[in-house]
Amino acid sequence: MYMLKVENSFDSAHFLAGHPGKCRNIHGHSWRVVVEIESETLADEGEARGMIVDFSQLKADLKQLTDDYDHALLVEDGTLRKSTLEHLIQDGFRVIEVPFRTTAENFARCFYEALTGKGYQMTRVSVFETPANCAVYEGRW
Ligand SMILES: Nc1nc2c(c(=O)[nH]1)N=C([C@H](O)[C@H](O)COP(=O)(O)OP(=O)(O)OP(=O)(O)O)CN2
Ligand SMILES: [Zn+2]
Repeated sequence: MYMLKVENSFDSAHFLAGHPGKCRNIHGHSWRVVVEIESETLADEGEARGMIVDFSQLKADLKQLTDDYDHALLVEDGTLRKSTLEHLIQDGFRVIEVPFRTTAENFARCFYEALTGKGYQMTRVSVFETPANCAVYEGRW
């Protein structure tokens, strides 16, 4: 089995509604996203000969996804009042609502599924909230 591993990061703010500790407050992370893909075979002709896929292609596809979340306030649907959201947006803040609690686990799955949708055969996605905190999603179930 061949495998490739690339990474990118995004810097954003979030909060965990219902968290009993400090994480219920708005705070920021440099989320580091490490993506691993796999293949039994390599391209046998063309520009990608001898590769699963060109690193630059995989990095560009990952960057497109991480850029979507970069320098934003990431909000789980339903955890801020509509009027609060509207005021933030009216005041020029970039707010992105997502249909999941904004944990590292859920972001790992989100990136895994988005890259699967782009045609990659995924092994795993690891999302680091801090250098010491990492969640991993593998789609083996
Ligand atoms: N399983 C998970 N637990 C927590 C997540 C998560 O995504 N998955 N996220 C958080 C918060 O986002 C929090 O910002 C990070 O947690 P924490 O380790 O408490 O933060 P610090 O790195 O600042 O840790 P200190 O030891 O307090 O410095 C919480 N849990
Ligand atoms: Zn956090």
